[in-house]
Amino acid sequence: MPTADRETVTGLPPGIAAARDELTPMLSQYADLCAAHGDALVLFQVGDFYEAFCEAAETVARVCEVTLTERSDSTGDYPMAGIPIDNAGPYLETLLDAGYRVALGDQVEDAEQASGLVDRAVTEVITPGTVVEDDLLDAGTTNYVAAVAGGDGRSDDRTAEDAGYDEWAGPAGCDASVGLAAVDVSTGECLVTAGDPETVAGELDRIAPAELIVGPDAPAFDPADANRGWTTHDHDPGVFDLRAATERLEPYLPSPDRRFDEDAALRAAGAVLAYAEYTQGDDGPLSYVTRIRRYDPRDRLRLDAAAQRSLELFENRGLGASDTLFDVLDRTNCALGRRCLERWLRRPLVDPDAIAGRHDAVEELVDRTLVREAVGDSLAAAYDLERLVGRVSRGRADARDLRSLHATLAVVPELKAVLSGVSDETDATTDAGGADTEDADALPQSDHLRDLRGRLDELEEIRALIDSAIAVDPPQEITEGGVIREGFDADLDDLRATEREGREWIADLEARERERTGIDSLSVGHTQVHGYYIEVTDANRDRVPDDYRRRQTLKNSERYVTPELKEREDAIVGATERADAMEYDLFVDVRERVADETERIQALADAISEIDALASLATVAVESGYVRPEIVDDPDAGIEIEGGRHPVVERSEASFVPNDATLPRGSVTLITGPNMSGKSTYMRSVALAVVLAQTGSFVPAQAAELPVFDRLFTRVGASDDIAGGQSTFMREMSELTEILHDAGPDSLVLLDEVGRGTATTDGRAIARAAAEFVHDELGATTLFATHYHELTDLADRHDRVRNLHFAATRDDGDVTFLHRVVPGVSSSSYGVEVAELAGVPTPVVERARSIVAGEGRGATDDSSNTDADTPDAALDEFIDENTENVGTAGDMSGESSDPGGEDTRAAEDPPDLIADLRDLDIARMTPIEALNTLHDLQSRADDDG
Ligand SMILES: Nc1ncnc2c1ncn2[C@@H]1O[C@H](COP(=O)(O)OP(=O)(O)OP(=O)(O)O)[C@@H](O)[C@H]1O
Repeated sequence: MPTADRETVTGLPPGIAAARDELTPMLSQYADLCAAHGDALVLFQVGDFYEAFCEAAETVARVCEVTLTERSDSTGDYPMAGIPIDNAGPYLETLLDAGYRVALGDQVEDAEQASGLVDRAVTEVITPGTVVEDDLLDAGTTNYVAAVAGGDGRSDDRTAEDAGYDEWAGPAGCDASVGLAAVDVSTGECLVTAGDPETVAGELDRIAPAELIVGPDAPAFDPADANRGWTTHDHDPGVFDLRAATERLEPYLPSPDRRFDEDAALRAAGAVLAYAEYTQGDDGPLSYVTRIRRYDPRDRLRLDAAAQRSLELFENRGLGASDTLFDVLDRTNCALGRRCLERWLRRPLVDPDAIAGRHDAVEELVDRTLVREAVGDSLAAAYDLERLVGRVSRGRADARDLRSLHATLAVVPELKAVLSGVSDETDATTDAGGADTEDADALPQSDHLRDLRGRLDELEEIRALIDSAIAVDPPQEITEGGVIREGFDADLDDLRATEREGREWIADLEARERERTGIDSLSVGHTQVHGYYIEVTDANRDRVPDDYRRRQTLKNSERYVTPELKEREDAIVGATERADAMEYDLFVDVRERVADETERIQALADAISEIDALASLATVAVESGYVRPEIVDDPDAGIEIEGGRHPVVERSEASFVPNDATLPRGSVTLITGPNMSGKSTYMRSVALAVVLAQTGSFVPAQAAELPVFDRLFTRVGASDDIAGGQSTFMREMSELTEILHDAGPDSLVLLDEVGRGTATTDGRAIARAAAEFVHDELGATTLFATHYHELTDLADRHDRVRNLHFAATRDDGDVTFLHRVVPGVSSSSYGVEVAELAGVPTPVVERARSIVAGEGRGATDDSSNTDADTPDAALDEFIDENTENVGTAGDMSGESSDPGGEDTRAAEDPPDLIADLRDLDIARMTPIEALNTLHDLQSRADDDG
């Protein structure tokens, strides 16, 4: 989403460009770096600051809220703004949040050693999708940059095995035409897939990259959720070229052209890696991107952005409880586990065996309390291995990082022992030793857990190497000594010994010289400029021995050196410098040796992350009373939930009422009931049970039998989706269109108040037609909450349509919601009572009651609805009538299908009333707001009349 403003300040600022021929060498260097990074804001190191000049300075000053100053030199005055390098993090984050890409033009030679202008180069381009700095990234999250490439599908007779696909179902003949690749540069995770534009759009929403690079021939993709949107821009189109992409991929994946069945996927992968390399300073392949995972989106439960959003998986929409499903599930102990759990929840499984594998593992951890708790305790000491190994491979890790890596590796033997049940009281006698002493009975019963335990590579050599090489509590700087442990390198120890002996010799010098000279006030000291000296006061100057050489004269004393002191000093300085340099070399060598094991460390990280995610699911299951769902692998199986609960709402509702759900496969269940009675909560509980079960989690219920769904669609009512900022009727209809096109027998569909965003007659008609279509044509298992009671007669005419409703009781005019679902049709809306509960002024409530009681008698247009005579149906009628009048008079929605209903009264109404009517946005109003507004308008009409 580059803006015009951003375009002018990335690359070469116009003010610098205009003066280019006369710039000083330093600004000329700045201009060169800017020109070479046209898509970034260049921050240029000058001493301890990163500076920007001219228009770029104005931007930095404005965005980062720093002072705009001026640099004056012989060629002119240039606006300048800078941020301190020591504390650059928060400023860089602000620039990234504002959508900028920032190129760091660092001094790449020691300013003191440089003859003339210090050499500078862009060492890193920091972009929203490729940041690697820990302080710019949230812990335990993923941060992707993605690329999309267009292109025709290529089908040939290679098998998936030839192509080396891990998960690809075999694309031969499929209509894939867009390639998508995403990399998390901080961890090295790389995902590649291909599909039709709609599938890729869904995947993009699921991956939610921070940044998207669009190939020259790729369709435009806009994020479905503006809040989680990505920055889109065009990078050098050359990186999408098939040949360039193939060459780029070769270091990562031998013979890439044989590995990708889709050119578009290959081109997207090559492009995204080219971009990632570019942002990391163009130093060649990223050695820690070791596994390029190609996958078929059809191998996961497809959960698009609308579904993720309306089910509040990761984001709370401010409706009711404040947590998300992820918050509820996240009892992980380390960043690795958290990231894994998020990945799982974004892509629930569809393979019943894989689901069962996770359920078995969770069940075992549920049953073995001590093991589960001990796993948690061990993992709490684990650092973010994925990001650590990324830094090690990039050559950015410091000694503290290596120590963190060591501390994490140290967890592994303990974790293995714990998983063998060694810490389990029942198995307390089992030997904690190596594989040969393992008791097979003590190993996890679950295949998945056993496999994960087997993948816990202890990496003993690496652990031993780090432990022997790196100081236990090393400093952050790696160039100033103190990082290598004593005993690791004999030459280094010799140098440090020389240094130490020299210092000891000097420490003893004062006493020795006092004795030799008999001068009690003689002292030995050190200054940065003159080095070591022996100081003698003027009164004792005649007692100074012959070998003292004068070094410095002070007011009342003289400073000397002796040849031996000089020699010792040189030895100390020489040894210190050589030792520091040697330590740096040794450190880099150790870091490279660790980097050589990147793949093994990443594989270990994978295993740890899954164990943590499973343990988290088990902890939640135990603490929140979830049960293992039975997965029924039968295409005709429906949903059977006994005592199901909403995992998030139950946390804030002290007395949550569990409900059953029996939904035969392909059935359409219409749910009616008063406002606030629990319809939406119920529908979401069912969908969340499906999502949880397919993620591998237990579910909040007493018992559950669930089939495996392949897609989940949600369409929630306009007023429920205002937070998304897209609650127009148009959006509602386009989401409905998507469902009606794509849902099938293996889909679960939630429709919440479809049609509410327009005039009642139209809305009701659309809702009815959609329900019929879902039932007759799609065969999708569907839950449909509606206030259109007239729809419930569908059950009389269609086999698989059923009615459920939420009951409420009225006692002395007070309404109590039971939150219990029961078969059949709701007999009342209780709209007036809800209005009263919500604090609508008493006159309005009373007036509404009298209208309901007095005016509403008569049949609705659906004569089958026997509720029509009830007072509540009369209220419905009243609201309907009045809403229709409003809709036709002002035709705000433009959707009215009732031209004949054009109200002549409109012409006679006072003009300000008409204007106010026109301004109403009915699609965004709740019934209560509508009632209030109506009352207001009516009073004004009465007054005017
Ligand atoms: N089973 C339940 N047990 C206890 N409280 C519940 C239950 N279901 C819902 N609630 C409470 O009722 C509130 C309203 O629920 P919900 O939004 O599902 O109602 P609704 O029928 O969909 O309302 P509307 O028709 O106005 O959209 C929830 O925020 C929750 O606090």
